[in-house]
Amino acid sequence: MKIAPSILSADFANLERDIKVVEAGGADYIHVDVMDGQFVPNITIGANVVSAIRPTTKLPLDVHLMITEPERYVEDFAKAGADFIVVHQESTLHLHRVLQMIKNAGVKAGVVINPATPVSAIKEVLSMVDLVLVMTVNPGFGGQAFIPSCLTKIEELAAIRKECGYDYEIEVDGGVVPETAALCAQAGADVFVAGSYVYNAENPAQQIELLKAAIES
Ligand SMILES: O=C(CO)[C@@H](O)[C@H](O)COP(=O)(O)O
Ligand SMILES: [Co+2]
Repeated sequence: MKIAPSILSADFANLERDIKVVEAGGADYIHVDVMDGQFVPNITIGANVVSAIRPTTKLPLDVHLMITEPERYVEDFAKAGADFIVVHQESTLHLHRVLQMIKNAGVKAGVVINPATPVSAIKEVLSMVDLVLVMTVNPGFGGQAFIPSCLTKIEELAAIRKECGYDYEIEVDGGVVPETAALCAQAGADVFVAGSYVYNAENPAQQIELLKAAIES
């Protein structure tokens, strides 16, 4: 089980401090939410910021691209030091090509589906990805409520992985708190993104501990 704090809820004026705090607190990945104001109704950060935070941590950077036609920026994020580049099925007409571009750049490739997108929409690429991200809220903002109907998609992905011998990680993102993390773990999730639960608290390290305890239980 891995915890990936989302720096979307960190203090953007103190990103280095907020990354180091979760690294010391037992985080496994740093989740970076990239939004373009087109694919989602919010704008966050670009490859320059990924480049700037790269030297601040040894943890893998899990870069979640919420941008239209991500193929235009794969190279930039790879050069910036992303360890995972995760693209939305809904954001491109050429999903297979984008995933291939990510792999050719030497970066782990992930695919993500929105709450309204079924697992069948990514069936053809499951054999080539290192990570599948199941959005458990609609993308665009932190602090939204978990959508329980997404749980069956986690179960489905875990069953396909077992049946076909694939080795992707199953990640969940949105509304992750101890109660919902436990449900996702039960369904078969391996990586838990948490933004507001970790950062909108006095002690982010303690929040990570609480999430881990809930998942293990
Ligand atoms: O990708 C996204 C939002 O689109 C996320 O990674 C959020 O940052 C999760 O925030 P919380 O729901 O955990 O507050
Ligand atoms: Co995200």
